[in-house]
Amino acid sequence: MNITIGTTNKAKTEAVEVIARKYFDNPNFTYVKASSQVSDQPMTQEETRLGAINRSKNAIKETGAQFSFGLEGGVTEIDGVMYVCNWGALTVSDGKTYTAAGAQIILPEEIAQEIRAGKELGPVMERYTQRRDIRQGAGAVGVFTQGLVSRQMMFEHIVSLLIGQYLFTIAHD
Ligand SMILES: O=P(O)(O)OP(=O)(O)OP(=O)(O)OC[C@H]1O[C@@H](n2cnc3c(O)ncnc32)[C@H](O)[C@@H]1O
Ligand SMILES: [Mg+2]
Repeated sequence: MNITIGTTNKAKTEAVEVIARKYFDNPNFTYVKASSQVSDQPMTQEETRLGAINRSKNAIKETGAQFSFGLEGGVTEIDGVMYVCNWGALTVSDGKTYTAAGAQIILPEEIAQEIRAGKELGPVMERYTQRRDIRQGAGAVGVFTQGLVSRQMMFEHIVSLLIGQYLFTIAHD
């Protein structure tokens, strides 16, 4: 079973591996830095979702795997409050693409202001926490939930939603 993941970010690759191992026999994982074809800092749900879809489609084109996962993070605003938002896509070699979204939490206003000014959350988080590579580990979600929910855990939930929808479809075909 060949499974490709459209990134090398650890929080995402570990999430796919942990969940896919539960439901697929002998999975063999490959990673490609697939293009999301959206901005580095997606600013809406629509853009973030599209980034996930593009990553999974571009990665499957490159590798010819049976299953391809694209995971994308972004931000969204509701009533002037900025939330991190996360989307995932699973493209299957038959051409079907499944999508699902994950948890959303509020970003502190001082961080939201920097994002609105055009900065990317990754470097902003590194400055805020004085730690490097947060995005591959706890992520903003881990930092602002006091470690209760890591970025990997959040992506694991999305991957479960994607694989679950695929399993539902093949069970009812
Ligand atoms: O290598 P890739 O796969 O691109 O991994 P990435 O960490 O850059 O991740 P994304 O491009 O998917 O998304 C960046 C977005 O992820 C969200 N995010 C959440 N926690 C983050 C963190 O600690 N650092 C950076 N981005 C984070 C945030 O909404 C950013 O806009
Ligand atoms: Mg990125």
